[in-house]
Amino acid sequence: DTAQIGLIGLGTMGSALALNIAEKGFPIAVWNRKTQVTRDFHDEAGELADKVIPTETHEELVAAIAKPRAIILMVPAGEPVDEQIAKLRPLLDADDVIIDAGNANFHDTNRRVREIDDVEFLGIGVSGGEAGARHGPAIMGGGKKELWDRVSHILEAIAAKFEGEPCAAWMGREGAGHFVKAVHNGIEYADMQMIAEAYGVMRDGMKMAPDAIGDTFARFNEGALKSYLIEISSTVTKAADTHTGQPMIDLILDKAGQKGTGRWTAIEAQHLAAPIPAIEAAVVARNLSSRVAARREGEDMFGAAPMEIPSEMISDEMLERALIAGKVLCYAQGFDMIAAASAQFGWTLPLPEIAKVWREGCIIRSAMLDDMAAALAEDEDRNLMLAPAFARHLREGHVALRELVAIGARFGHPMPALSSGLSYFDTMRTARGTANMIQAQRDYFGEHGFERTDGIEDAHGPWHGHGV
Ligand SMILES: O=C(O)[C@H](O)[C@@H](O)[C@H](O)[C@H](O)COP(=O)(O)O
Repeated sequence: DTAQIGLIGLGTMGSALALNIAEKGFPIAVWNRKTQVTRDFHDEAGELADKVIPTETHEELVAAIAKPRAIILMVPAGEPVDEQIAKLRPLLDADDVIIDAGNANFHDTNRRVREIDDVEFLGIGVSGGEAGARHGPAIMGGGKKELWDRVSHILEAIAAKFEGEPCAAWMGREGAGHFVKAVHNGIEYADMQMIAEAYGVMRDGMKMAPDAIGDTFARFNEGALKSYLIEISSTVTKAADTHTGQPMIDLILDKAGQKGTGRWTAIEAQHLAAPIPAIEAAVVARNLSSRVAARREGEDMFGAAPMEIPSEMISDEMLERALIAGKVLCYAQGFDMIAAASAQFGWTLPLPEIAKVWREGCIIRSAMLDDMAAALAEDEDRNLMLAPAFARHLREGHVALRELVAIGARFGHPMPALSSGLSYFDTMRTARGTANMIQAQRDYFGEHGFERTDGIEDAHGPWHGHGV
């Protein structure tokens, strides 16, 4: 059998993706740095083994694939990708395509697309973790459209399906696919952080046991919050540790890891001047969580912050409404950032299509994303929070969010993502804000000038010449 596609990197995601591709009927040639891993992978492929061609050199890999070739890289972002590209380039023809499917920084993908001139290159964002890669991820393509069209029959076949429609689409040129994936992860961070903040209120404020908290998330998963993240939050909260039998969640150190995509999104948002406070707050919360010793010192010094909340002041319903409002606000920020990047990078990022691709397979998949796709299809230039369906969620939920954030402040429950979501909402519904004070201060100490509201052509205040 000649392979229709190749794959390098049989780690968690790579091996799952390769089995998915083989299962969909596409013979695939595979290579891994450690040859034993390739052999074991083939041995363990079971009934799919006849669709898997194990290779032990790059030459063997390339020779096993039908022309024009396509080779997927599923290796850690950064140097390992450049290393594999350098190994493959001398072996490939000009119309062969290398597809980086890892979590690359889109700036690297932009660079690679521009630099690599002797073979073709695509950068695709793949979301859904191991289970998604194995049974149907969401795929966000970036690079030349004609290259995407050449391999889309395979990528659409392996992708998750929403009502039969593949969750795989071309996003735009160059690093557009990896950019959209990074923003997906930024939203994922914020969504997870808001759920963690609600978990904190139930654990420390409402003194609920993990099982009861898990039941509450399970109930939330029957409503507007229905999503993969709420579903797994219920599962992990109810899980018992196999070693001790205790609730697993209570044995996990509260120090969040991160591999970079959230940070990149926060940094890029600043470059784009795109306001994504809930996503940035989620990245900062992970950084803060890693200050384990300092937090313990702070608790010793000041006493533990989170206090019990009088039961009459808080309810599941308030938490649910607040989470719905928070979710709408953090997705509105994410899509607004994508629109800003589309304009500034000269990409035509298809916002409605992006929401559709995120409806299934990816980590942020949820019922609400189908409504978001419809709202963005109606008007993708409008901030999502102004779309009728989401404005309704906000009208119904902003009071609960406000009360929850106020209770959090009063009883010492940190809510960086939910509270910055609330501030974003209040700022975005304030026609006359307070930046005029900033402009006055800047003009006073730096003669930076300002625009007047009355159209008089004088950009400076009466303090001109004052200041420093
Ligand atoms: O969409 C996905 O499938 C996940 O987001 C995936 O890309 C991965 O699990 C990231 O590593 C998570 O990011 P952190 O490791 O930074 O939490």
